[in-house]
Amino acid sequence: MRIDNRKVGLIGTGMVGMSYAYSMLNQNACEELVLIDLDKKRAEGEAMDLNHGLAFSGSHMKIYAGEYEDCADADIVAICAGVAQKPGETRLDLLKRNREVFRSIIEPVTASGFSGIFLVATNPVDVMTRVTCDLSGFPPERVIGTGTALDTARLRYMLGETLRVDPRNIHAYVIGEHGDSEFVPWSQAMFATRSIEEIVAGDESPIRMEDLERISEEVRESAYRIIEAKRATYYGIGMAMTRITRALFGNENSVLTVSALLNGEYGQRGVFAGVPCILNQNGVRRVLELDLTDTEWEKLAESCEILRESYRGLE
Ligand SMILES: NC(=O)C1=CN([C@@H]2O[C@H](COP(=O)(O)OP(=O)(O)OC[C@H]3O[C@@H](n4cnc5c(N)ncnc54)[C@H](O)[C@@H]3O)[C@@H](O)[C@H]2O)C=CC1
Ligand SMILES: CC(=O)C(=O)O
Repeated sequence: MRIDNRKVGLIGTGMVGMSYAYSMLNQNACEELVLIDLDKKRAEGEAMDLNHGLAFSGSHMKIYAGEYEDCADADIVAICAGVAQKPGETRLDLLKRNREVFRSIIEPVTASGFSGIFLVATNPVDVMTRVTCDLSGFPPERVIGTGTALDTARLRYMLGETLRVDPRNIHAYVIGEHGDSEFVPWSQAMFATRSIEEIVAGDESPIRMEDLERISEEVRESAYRIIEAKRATYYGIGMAMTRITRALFGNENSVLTVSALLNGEYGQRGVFAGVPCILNQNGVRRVLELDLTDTEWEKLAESCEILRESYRGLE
């Protein structure tokens, strides 16, 4: 991965794709960004719109609408193309339609000679990440889904609000499917160096374990509530994608809950799911194994089984 001319190929210039692009521009997170969409006119319009904001940013980013061949020398190809949920639909309802979309994308991207890292946001993201790995033939450490990165950010925000502390000092994760079977392993949640379970058990605590369960429910329901209110969610995921991109470009070795291939970790094999991973310029350096309780271990196994079944449904 180069650090002198960091290049991203962005496929899908809809709400999610352009929120990512806008956030990348504002954080000056790469030098070159090529926008690709089935709707070429839209990609061209988006490139013009972003370029017209460049003079107000500290960035010299090169932004243009392009073709799949432009991915040849990209370091990251981010995929946000496909259909999104309508009110009442689950993420898994989108699977077959988005697999067809991915067939039309992954083949020309790999044919371009692209040899970087895939970053997938399209839903259902865990299964679409597995589909990307299959179709591209890339090593799994270079195929990353956004997984539960956004859910984890939602959790930290809500916990921060409830405990009235800075979310950046909260170390807690949402793991499993980015979807209805995701969950929070509370045994692993910390505020600074203190266990959140211990904090809520204390006599002085303003909140109890039931409040934590309500928060994890609210995190799980967030996408449904936002889609009901404004038809789609996009700013949060755009920022989550930028955070992941920065961890890769910066060779940060940061821990983020992305969708990665489990290869024996948590007793699971051959499934992509949201788990804390160390990310650096080579992609997923390592999946971190949390010290889960028996119940949390079972919940993760159930969530992985749902993802396996959905994938089998494609065959
Ligand atoms: N992973 C996550 O946490 C989140 C994922 N999403 C997902 O992101 C995806 C995109 O959502 P939105 O941007 O809201 O949808 P959108 O409808 O605004 O944009 C989709 C874009 O994909 C393009 N497209 C469709 N088929 C294509 C193809 N074959 N080749 C190239 N481009 C193609 C469309 O022209 C459109 O510009 C959805 O699957 C959605 O569920 C949304 C929010 C959060
Ligand atoms: C739509 C979606 O996946 C989310 O906002 O979590």
